[in-house]
Amino acid sequence: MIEVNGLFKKFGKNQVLDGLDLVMGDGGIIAILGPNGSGKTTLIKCLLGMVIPDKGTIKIGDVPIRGSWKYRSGINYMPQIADFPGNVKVRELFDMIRDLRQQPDRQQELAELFGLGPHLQKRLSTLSGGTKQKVNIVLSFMFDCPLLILDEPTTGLDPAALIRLKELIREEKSRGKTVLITSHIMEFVAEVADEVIYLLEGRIYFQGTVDELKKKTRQNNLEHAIAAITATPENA
Ligand SMILES: Nc1ncnc2c1ncn2[C@@H]1O[C@H](COP(=O)(O)OP(=O)(O)OP(=O)(O)O)[C@@H](O)[C@H]1O
Repeated sequence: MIEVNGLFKKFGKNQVLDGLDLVMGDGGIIAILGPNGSGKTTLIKCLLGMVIPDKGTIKIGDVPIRGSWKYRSGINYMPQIADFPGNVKVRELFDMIRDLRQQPDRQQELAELFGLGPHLQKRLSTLSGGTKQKVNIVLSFMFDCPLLILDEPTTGLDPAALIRLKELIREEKSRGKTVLITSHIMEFVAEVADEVIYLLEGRIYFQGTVDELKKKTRQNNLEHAIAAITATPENA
């Protein structure tokens, strides 16, 4: 379980998280949604200990994360923009990460699944955006972890890769994992998410299933439901 209580984070005068409270149960696919700049990545980085909140507490699996780092070995994280060292080859990057983690991995199987074979000897700076994203996916799914955090995982993917990504996410769910995803692609969210969390003005504006959100906003489609939730605050 992830428990966030009274989380505040300000960058300069910009109050990004404003007393955010949130509880997420174990298992299933949870989509964290919200407009650009609403604080989704900031919240994720707080969970990972990469951003230190000004105030508030976070517990993952009943353990407060402040001052702790061990819990991070139980999280696979896929950043929104993977800042790979350009002169390193794909194969070298996979080997480096494997050496660091010292855990059994699915790198070979996943690299094959995403057709990365012909790219393994290429330097990362020479890859297309979509191919870089496939490398990012392999790195995020290659180790067995109870919690996966995927920040905009669909960026740049072709339809075949997108189908494989959705299958991988569902597979992780079927193994009892918790998968947190941010995305602006509502079709993707509607297809995979069990639960939706909508962030607005530094707090949780809505938390529930896609169907609950549609019902509440009297919309048949998630994109319209999201548009309606911000237009009519009484829906919150
Ligand atoms: N390190 C930082 N220094 C200053 N401002 C920051 C920093 N990180 C984030 N911000 C600001 O915090 C706000 C929230 O950013 P964040 O990346 O969390 O939003 P987001 O909801 O993930 O947005 P998007 O949908 O565009 O990815 C933005 O106004 C952003 O400019």
